[in-house]
Amino acid sequence: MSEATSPKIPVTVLTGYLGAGKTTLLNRILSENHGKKYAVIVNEFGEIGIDNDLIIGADEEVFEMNNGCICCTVRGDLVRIMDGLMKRKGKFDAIIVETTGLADPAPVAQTFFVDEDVQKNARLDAVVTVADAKWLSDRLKDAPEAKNQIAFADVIVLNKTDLVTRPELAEVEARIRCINPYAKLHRTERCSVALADVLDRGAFDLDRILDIEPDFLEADDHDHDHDHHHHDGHDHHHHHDHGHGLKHYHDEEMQSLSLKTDKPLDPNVFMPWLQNLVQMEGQKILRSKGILAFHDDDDRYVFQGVHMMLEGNHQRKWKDGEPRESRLIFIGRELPEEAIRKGFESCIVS
Ligand SMILES: Nc1nc2c(ncn2[C@@H]2O[C@H](COP(=O)(O)OP(=O)(O)OP(=O)(O)O)[C@@H](O)[C@H]2O)c(=O)[nH]1
Repeated sequence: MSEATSPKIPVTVLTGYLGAGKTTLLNRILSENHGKKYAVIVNEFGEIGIDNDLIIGADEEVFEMNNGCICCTVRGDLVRIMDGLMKRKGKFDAIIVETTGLADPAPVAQTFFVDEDVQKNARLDAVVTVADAKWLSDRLKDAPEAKNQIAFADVIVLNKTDLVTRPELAEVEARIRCINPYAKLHRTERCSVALADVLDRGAFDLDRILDIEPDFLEADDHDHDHDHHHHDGHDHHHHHDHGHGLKHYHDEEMQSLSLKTDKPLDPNVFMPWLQNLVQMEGQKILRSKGILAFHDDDDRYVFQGVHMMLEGNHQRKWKDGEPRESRLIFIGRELPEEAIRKGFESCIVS
């Protein structure tokens, strides 16, 4: 068969709920001395691409898709990017697709089976799901995407073990096992897994997926538990910005709020404001992150928040010619948008 002469490129789909550690895992993979060349496709919820900037690794080519959720409207984009990559076959050893925390992995995985061109050249190697040991149990109650990400996983990276007690960890693991007894599971801190445990697994099991979603191989993406009839490509920006219109497994109430300024921020005002904001609203703000330009500071500052927990550090110097702008995103339900906007503005040095 021709496959022997021209092997299909393995594709790893990296999924997991908001803030679970997908980018952490991706960076770990990319910065390891693997001698391979990966193409990375990232998809974010929110109109400002931030993840793209947080991925380290000099050699990788990163393709961004910020126009919506990968599992819905952006699937066309995924097919297009894949087609482009296939034309340059031989330049990549593997492809990694990082989905948004709000993506249902089923339609993403499906792309590799129902799109003819993609299918000819690429094979889905495994769905790797990063699970947040601290928050997953809560999300399994209120976020159907989180459950589906676990159900579809071939490999589960049960991350943030440092934030829970042993009994809590056993409990969340038991919950995962109720949903998916098959996946290989690794308990990790900071997604510390061996590369071989997540890449080139040959683990995707179509039969198992057909048990979960019998319509998985139906080419028409308006079936298989989807409910896409309210939005087409032309108006999804609107839906997307306000978190509406993402159907089926999507959380209709999930919103994203993006803020941007090219004026410097005062760190002495910004930091206490942000800390206070996530402290007060951390139940609603599931995820926050940003790249910041502080007044009188030659380094970019990056912060990451998951609920009320915040981390931040100076990442690197601003490059010559790089616009010194601050970009932030908040993702959550019932976001106090006006208060956040006003608070943010008060941090700007005028
Ligand atoms: N305490 C702790 N924090 C972690 C661990 N792994 C990742 N984090 C932190 O969790 C935050 C989110 O990690 P990311 O890797 O950005 O998560 P993500 O899944 O890519 O997030 P989204 O793309 O926004 O959905 C960051 O602040 C990480 O530093 C861990 O094992 N323990």
